Amino acid sequence: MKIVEVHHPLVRHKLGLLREASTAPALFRQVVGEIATLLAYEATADLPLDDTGIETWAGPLTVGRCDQSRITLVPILRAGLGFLPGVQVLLPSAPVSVIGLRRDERTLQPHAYYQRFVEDIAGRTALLIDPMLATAGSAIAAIDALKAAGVTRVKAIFLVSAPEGLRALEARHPDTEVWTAAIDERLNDHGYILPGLGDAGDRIFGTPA
Ligand SMILES: O=P(O)(O)OC[C@H]1O[C@H](OP(=O)(O)OP(=O)(O)O)[C@H](O)[C@@H]1O
Ligand SMILES: O=c1cc[nH]c(=O)[nH]1
Ligand SMILES: [Mg+2]
Repeated sequence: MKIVEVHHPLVRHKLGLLREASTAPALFRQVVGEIATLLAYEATADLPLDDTGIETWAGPLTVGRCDQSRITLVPILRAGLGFLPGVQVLLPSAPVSVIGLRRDERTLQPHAYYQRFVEDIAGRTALLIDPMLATAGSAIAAIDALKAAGVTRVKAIFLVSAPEGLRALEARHPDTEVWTAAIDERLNDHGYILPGLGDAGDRIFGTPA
């Protein structure tokens, strides 16, 4: 499985701000969005371009155009919504498909509660976005659903990933390509990433754990 840990100094600086427990939801959301843009920039480096003829002030010219209608952005609710605007900065025309998954904090199994994919999703490249990859149960369930709907390529962007989750994702969907700002140390006994960020959804939405 392709795994890229993005070491850009701005990503590392901003991730450090998120790691501070005192960072309040407003700043947390802003910085999550900024990192999402930087990770999306890396993850889209190999998107194909179509040669398109245009008229410039100095005459005709062939330029490269990225056809965003061949992509779909897929935030995993809820925390993935915090990532979405930062990715849309770069891909404003890509249609959005949504999947709602909530991890049962006792069993750590994901429970699906909502799914609405763009109708012609088959054959698209999906950009899966979620701040946290812990056990990978949620990401695997999302990719299962995307492939069942005909998606042919999945690029996934996670703010923080656990080694355990990356191994589990590779075992189930080795063709996934992953970009992450950090591969952290491990999961704790409750399935939380150490050092991680705590509960990303709660920190984005200002809800109690
Ligand atoms: O890799 P996993 O072990 O499945 O854990 C990661 C998932 O947990 C969090 O969501 P959560 O279930 O807390 O829902 P929320 O986004 O609504 O807070 C996170 O945003 C991921 O979706
Ligand atoms: O560390 C973790 C694990 C799952 N979900 C989170 O929000 N944080
Ligand atoms: Mg979730």
